[in-house]
Amino acid sequence: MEKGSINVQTAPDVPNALNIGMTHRAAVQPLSVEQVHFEIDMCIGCDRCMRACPVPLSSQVSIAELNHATVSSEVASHVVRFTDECVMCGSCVSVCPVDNHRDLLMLSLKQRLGIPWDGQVDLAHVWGDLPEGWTVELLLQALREQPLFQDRQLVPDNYLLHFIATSQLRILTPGTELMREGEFGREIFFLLDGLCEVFSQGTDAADMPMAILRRGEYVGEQGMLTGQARNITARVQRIATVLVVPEQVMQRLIEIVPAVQDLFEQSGNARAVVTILSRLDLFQDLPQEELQQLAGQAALKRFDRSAQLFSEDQQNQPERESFHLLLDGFVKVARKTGRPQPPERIIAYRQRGDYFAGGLDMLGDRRAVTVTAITRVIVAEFSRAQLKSLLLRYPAFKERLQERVHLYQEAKVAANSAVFEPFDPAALQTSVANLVSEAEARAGLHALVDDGVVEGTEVLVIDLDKCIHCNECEDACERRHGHSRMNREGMVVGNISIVTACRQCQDPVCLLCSRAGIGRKPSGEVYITESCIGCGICAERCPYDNISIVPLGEEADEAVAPQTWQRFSRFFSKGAGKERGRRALPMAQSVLASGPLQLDQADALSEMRKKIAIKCDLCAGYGNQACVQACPTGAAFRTNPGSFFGSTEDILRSRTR
Ligand SMILES: Nc1ncnc2c1ncn2[C@@H]1O[C@@H]2COP(=O)(O)O[C@H]2[C@H]1O
Repeated sequence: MEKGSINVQTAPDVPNALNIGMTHRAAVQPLSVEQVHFEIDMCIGCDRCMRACPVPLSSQVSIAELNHATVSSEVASHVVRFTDECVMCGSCVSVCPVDNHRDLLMLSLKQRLGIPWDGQVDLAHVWGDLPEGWTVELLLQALREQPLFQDRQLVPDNYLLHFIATSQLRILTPGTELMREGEFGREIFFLLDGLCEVFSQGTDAADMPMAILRRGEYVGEQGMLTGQARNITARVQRIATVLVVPEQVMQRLIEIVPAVQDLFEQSGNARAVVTILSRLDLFQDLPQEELQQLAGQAALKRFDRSAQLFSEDQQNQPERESFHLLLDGFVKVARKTGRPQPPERIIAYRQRGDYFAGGLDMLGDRRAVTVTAITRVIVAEFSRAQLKSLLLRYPAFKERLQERVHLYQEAKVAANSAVFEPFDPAALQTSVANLVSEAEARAGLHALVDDGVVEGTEVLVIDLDKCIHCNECEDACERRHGHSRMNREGMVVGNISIVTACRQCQDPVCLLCSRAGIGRKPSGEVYITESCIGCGICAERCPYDNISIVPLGEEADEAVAPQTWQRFSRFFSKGAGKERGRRALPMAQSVLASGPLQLDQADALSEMRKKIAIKCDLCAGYGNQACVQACPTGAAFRTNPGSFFGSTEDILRSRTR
């Protein structure tokens, strides 16, 4: 390894360096210079932090080198790289015998070294792969035609060179599909030359042309920003040169230059609204120009899980007559009971296409409600004037809106029935058996929603009437993958047990990995990639505890996972019996190679990897699912929660009958 060093003369003013790769620790505060020196003085050099560190390169850096770099102006180049690769997972903190905050010491080093993209760019492989007629200068020029990159002060050439070096340039022939509606993907495609047509499947399944894209435009930002399936199909119309940018590269640019995100959202939001509106029954038949105008004026708001969109406590807020349309996600509509138990009464669940007049439940009784995001949610807000103008000019639109309100008012009867009402102890005396089952049903059904089961695209369930508790499902999983990725005991609703295993969420928050260690196939399976280092950030993000971290090498059971990559592959494919691994490592290649956006480290990483995340990926790469295949009574099966339990509204309504 090259051991040259760079000289860090002064502490540069790099506020952004604090944010890079840090969305999981947004509130972190750096140490003061005195605290840094104090902690370095305290360090006894035992090396436990480096041994606990999941970053493969940590095995090449000694604690003495790291301490020296942290308090001096000399930083060896391999320490620079290690500092860049540190993901701030905090694994080093709990093992420190003197309670040092090694993660914060790393943060101070990151801050001093500045933004990694300021450094030299290795363009060797770019030159090697350049299509005929293209030079790096031409590439830069073509990228500058993108509105996102027009400001050289914000996005200097060097950042764009890093951007190019970590992306892929492709020449695509007419007819090639860049993306297909309904498939999952998080790359972004920058059109440098040629033409692309985008269309959506209309309500009658016919192609609905949406736009023709030309050089200077891009597609794919919505998949990246929302995690949802692609909302249109994009196909090359005239031979096209496209820069395919992996999500992590785009995220890094956004972290370094936050203004890029604003531009990205502004231009992306309007077309997202058009696309979503043109699919909603309510807006059918409205001309495209009308939708475009509406979208241009809409204010878009994003809410994280558990955030409140409206609350009954906000008197007349938001403005009662503004129209709030749920563009994406899933919310819970509730009203406070004023009692300690239960504190709220759930009125309904609402999803994409549903709407509110300000903070009122327009679809129920038009009174104020508390609305909480169950998944990440996007809301478009339109003014009363905008809506009124549509109602006046489009009688069919008005009629549909009225029909919808009517429909929901009917549903209100169900909403007031036992499933939603607070538990009534007086009634218990009249019919114990019935009420207990009502209470159970209520608890179970709300749990289905609150526990995010309805968010899954594939849920493993066990029919308890058929299950003989032989544990074959878990054993088969362990035989195939070396470690069981499921726990058959999970939430029980009626006679169904919802197994603790990844549900391949519609909006998987685990996917925000700066190393591309977790990915999603176009068909929706979320899988651990060969770039995973087992830092545990995805496991922390998973709201359902469905990702585990297993140590490899010395820490792991020698028989299971000895030290090298070759043994690591065995770890994943070891087995016995019919599920024995037949194929190579069941981790697909990510677009990026291993490491944080470095293209040349795959082999080195394989040798040095210390830990790995494991999760159910529906047995990607196998012809069947081990758990389902192994069940002797057919009790275990995979299902789409929407089709199995019905939509959330259906579930809740049907149980009231
Ligand atoms: N109305 C539209 N006009 C042009 N492009 C669109 C429109 N709607 C969506 N897109 C783009 O098509 C992409 C499909 O994949 P994404 O949903 O990731 O992101 C989407 C946008 O980039």
